[in-house]
Amino acid sequence: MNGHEDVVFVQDTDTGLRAIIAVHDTTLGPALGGCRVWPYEKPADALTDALRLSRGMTYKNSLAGLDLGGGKAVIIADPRKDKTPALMEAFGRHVERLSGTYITAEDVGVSPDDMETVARHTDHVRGTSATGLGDPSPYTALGVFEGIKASAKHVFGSSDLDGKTVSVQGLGHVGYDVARQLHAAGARLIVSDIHAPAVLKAIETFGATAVDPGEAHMVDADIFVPCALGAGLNARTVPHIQAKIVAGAANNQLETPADGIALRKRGILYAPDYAINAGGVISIALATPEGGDNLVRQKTFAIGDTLTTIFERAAKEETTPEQVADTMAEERLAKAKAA
Ligand SMILES: NC(=O)C1=CN([C@@H]2O[C@H](COP(=O)(O)OP(=O)(O)OC[C@H]3O[C@@H](n4cnc5c(N)ncnc54)[C@H](O)[C@@H]3O)[C@@H](O)[C@H]2O)C=CC1
Ligand SMILES: O=C(O)CCC(=O)C(=O)O
Repeated sequence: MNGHEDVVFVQDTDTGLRAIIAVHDTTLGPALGGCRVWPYEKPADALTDALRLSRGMTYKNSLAGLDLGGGKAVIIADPRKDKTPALMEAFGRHVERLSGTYITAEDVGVSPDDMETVARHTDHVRGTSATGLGDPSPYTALGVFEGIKASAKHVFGSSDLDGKTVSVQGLGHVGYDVARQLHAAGARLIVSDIHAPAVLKAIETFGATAVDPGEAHMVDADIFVPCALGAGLNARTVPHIQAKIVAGAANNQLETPADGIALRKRGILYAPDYAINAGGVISIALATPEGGDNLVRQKTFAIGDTLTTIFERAAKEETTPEQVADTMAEERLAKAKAA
């Protein structure tokens, strides 16, 4: 199981809650990672997602220099139909049982209001106004925007996005805010989402062009920004990507390491997902009930510099950016383990 420390299967018959809480590694501190609500077809798909997402959080928190380990929770439910306060309260009770080994927050299908509900039953929750700056998504979006600019500088020689065509896949809490910043910077937007109202809003507000979500990667664009679910970069999609850069918020974008190698072979720069999307967890880790917005913004802006370091090292070592990011994260973990 990729070296996980603990994987808990949760069932609550009163509310119908079925969830998995995966604690990957607590070397650097308690395992922090959001909770995803998604209607997985099979329980095995939920387990795979929980294991991959929690491992990603260990690497994300390590690379971002945070004193936090990696964990993640998934609830098997449709966020638009099945998510009730009772369900989220039951989840909160199960988080509490882990006594702080796992700290939860928002992820796909979960809003700040849901986390307020979870917080009725456990203190091991972040991303609420009582624990800090509230919704982490705007900080994630800020970091992704900085990461896109750093990627553009590396590939095009300038971070100016005016006139660039950008395909944004997924217009949720993070994707919509990234689209807003891209529009403000003068980029031409191509957008897609399985939720039609979000697409209509982006067309009306940003003058965006819409495409089918399954075609977002293959449109004629300079930059592809995946902000939906994971594994979108795979053997079926990579050969069709037109963009020179892939830089987005989605966790676990590469289905397998081979897909990152395929991107490099095609001359496409990939911004490692857990490096570019760390703004949210930075906001969660560094904010206090009194605030901390300035420090969080400063650290989130630094995501651009981290990516530049990663890109330059990858070019020098003739490897992929994600290989460099993994090495950097693992070096810090090894040092902490040895101490
Ligand atoms: N919210 C945060 O602060 C962070 C989010 N992330 C990652 O960023 C991604 C987006 O997260 P959020 O915006 O918070 O989630 P969200 O639930 O607010 O939005 C996800 C959006 O993707 C859409 N979507 C789902 N499947 C799709 C598909 N096949 N094609 C196109 N659109 C699709 C949904 O309809 C929804 O609008 C996720 O992968 C999440 O794990 C990563 C770091 C932090
Ligand atoms: O920013 C968040 O939503 C919490 C951290 C997390 O789960 C993530 O970065 O994927």
